[in-house]
Amino acid sequence: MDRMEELGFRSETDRQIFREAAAPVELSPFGLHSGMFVPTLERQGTPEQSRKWVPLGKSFKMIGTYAQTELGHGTFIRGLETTATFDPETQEFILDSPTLSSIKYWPGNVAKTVNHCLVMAQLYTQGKCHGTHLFLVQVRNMEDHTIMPGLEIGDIGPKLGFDGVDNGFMRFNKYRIPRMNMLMRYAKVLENGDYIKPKNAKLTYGAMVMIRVFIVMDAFKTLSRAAVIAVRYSAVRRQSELRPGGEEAQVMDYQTQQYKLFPLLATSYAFLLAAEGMSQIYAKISSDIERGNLEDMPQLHALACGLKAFCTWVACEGIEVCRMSCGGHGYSHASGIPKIYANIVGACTYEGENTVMMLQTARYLSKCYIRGQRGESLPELIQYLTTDLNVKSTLGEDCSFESLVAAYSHRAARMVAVACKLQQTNKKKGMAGHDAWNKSTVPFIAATKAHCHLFIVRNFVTILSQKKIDPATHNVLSQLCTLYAVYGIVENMGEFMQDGYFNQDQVSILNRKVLALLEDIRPNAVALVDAFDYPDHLLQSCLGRYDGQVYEALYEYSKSSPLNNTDIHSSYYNYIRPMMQKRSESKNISAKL
Ligand SMILES: CCCCCCCC/C=C\CCCCC/C=C/C(=O)SCCNC(=O)CCNC(=O)[C@H](O)C(C)(C)COP(=O)(O)OP(=O)(O)OC[C@H]1O[C@@H](n2cnc3c(N)ncnc32)[C@H](O)[C@@H]1OP(=O)(O)O
Ligand SMILES: Cc1cc2nc3c(=O)[nH]c(=O)nc-3n(C[C@H](O)[C@H](O)[C@H](O)COP(=O)(O)OP(=O)(O)OC[C@H]3O[C@@H](n4cnc5c(N)ncnc54)[C@H](O)[C@@H]3O)c2cc1C
Repeated sequence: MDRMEELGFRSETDRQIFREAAAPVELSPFGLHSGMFVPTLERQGTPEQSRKWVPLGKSFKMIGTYAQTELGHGTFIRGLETTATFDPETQEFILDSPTLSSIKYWPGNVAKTVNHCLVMAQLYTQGKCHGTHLFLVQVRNMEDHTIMPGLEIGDIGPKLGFDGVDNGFMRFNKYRIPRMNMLMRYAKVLENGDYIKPKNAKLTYGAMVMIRVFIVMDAFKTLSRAAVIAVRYSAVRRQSELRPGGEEAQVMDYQTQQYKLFPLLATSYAFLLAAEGMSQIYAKISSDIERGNLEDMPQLHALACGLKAFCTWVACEGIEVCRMSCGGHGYSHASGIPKIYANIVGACTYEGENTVMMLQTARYLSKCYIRGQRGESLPELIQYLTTDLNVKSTLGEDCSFESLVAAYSHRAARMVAVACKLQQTNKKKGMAGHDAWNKSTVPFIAATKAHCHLFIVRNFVTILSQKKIDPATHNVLSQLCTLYAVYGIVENMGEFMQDGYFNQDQVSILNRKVLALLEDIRPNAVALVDAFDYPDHLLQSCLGRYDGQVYEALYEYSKSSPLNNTDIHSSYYNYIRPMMQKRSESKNISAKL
């Protein structure tokens, strides 16, 4: 913190970039404090509460996290069992974990790091439950960091990754906190126990929406880092003869290697622009919400859910492709890619399990489809739902941006219509609403992915058509944008072709175009990854280092393996030699028999 003051970092974004540079792969043990705990105090606390607590948080005099998930519930927030019961006699809330399944489980940094938590609990006052609300809870003694009486806290044990975060469990036993520790910006409990309800119960979910927006940027960061490593390594690695008798080829000259990596390079650029677009939309709508205008809250929720799920799924699949494209060395921690994967793949689960998030967006699309069918106006991002589905593609050899965006709009509109019609058919068959919904959720997931894909393609095209970019750069970025869109069509051709939107000639054009673009991008591939400007210490990769000295780095890395600290490992004396001696003794015996 002091270092950031010295460096004059004022904005939270700059501070976050500095933190990530300091702890480039594992999330910092203070990531949740800065990224979730403090911003939630700012956004969900009253002005008085913010004035009191935010400075303590920003100066790390109070270190916190966000404790919502329980052993028995993570997705279904309304099913959370931790209770906060108001005691008007003492002006306190009594926090309790009434069941085993109600134990808080997973909250990051709760095990050993933090001294406070924002706890999501079912609020009870005057004998009535008012649903989940957030409470600021001190969990450790501020003098000696011991656990506060009435709490049981511990670490949940080893995980796939996320090793920089001590995810923990926390059990409350009639633990008392002051009434004013309930975050009361939107809902309140008065001294007499009266409950003042919020304009919208989902305002309490605001912290999650904010983090989902951040996670879209994380999807870009992690995929682009893996792409940098894999593309640079593919330029250095020579393997096999492309020309019989010739020198071994750079693996980046194999068309298959290009088809693996260049679409992921294009996706990295697309996700960066999508994350920036998402952040701008979040900034605008969240400030409207803070001013009391909740009109666009459903649109923000739907977009944040959809993009968080879509981008993390695609990024994780892409990081694995990057790892495998590096052969054996990609499997080593020396490549840096396994750690990137292990630390981002949790994002498909945390902050809203991806399928559940996609279904939230699907639910929004279903409602918008019905409004569109009634001729009601729709938000700009959703207006494609009223596309005339009888129109066929005008795509030509040039694969123009206009024809590509039209294709993605048509595909998403058609798939949303298919899912909605199935839902309506289910209802007409007499199914209850929840069954009609559940029995159409698989097509809705596919449609929502198409909806998110359209957002990303359209956003990329819009930025290229609006931003002033020098012609040479614009040309290369246009190649990337076209590759991202054409590759997406080729890889999902069935969804674009199902209603004959493309004719056979257009399909051939697209298949030729994707291969031609690989050749167009090849000369600029290394420059395009260098443009992300990730320093070597952040990539932590022998394969992706800027100077390309891969084998030297691998050799030094291997020599530094702890197993090389001794020539003969203790396991020889403890196990191997006794085993061999036993074998030779038994052999002597059998020879004598
Ligand atoms: C510059 C600073 C940078 C700092 C960056 C820091 C780095 C941070 C990035 C990464 C680090 C992250 C580390 C990991 C930390 C992980 C933390 C966690 O995992 S915290 C726990 C997260 N848990 C969840 O997300 C739970 C998911 N479940 C839910 O959200 C809800 O249960 C639900 C699935 C949405 C269902 O809710 P509910 O049953 O109550 O509602 P429904 O009946 O489905 O819908 C009712 C209506 O409410 C609307 N709705 C629901 N949620 C919201 C919302 N959030 N906002 C607005 N509206 C919402 C829903 O759409 C329905 O509306 P209608 O259809 O009725 O109109
Ligand atoms: C690395 C990591 C860090 C975390 N950090 C925190 C933290 O700091 N604070 C915190 O509070 N929590 C944290 N969590 C917990 C996280 O928020 C939950 O795990 C997440 O919300 C998923 O909930 P769940 O575990 O209950 O999964 P479940 O919802 O039980 O998922 C199991 C399966 O059920 C399916 N499913 C569930 N509901 C539906 C539905 N309605 N329709 C269709 N399918 C459904 C899911 O798609 C999934 O396939 C963290 C988790 C991880 C992995």
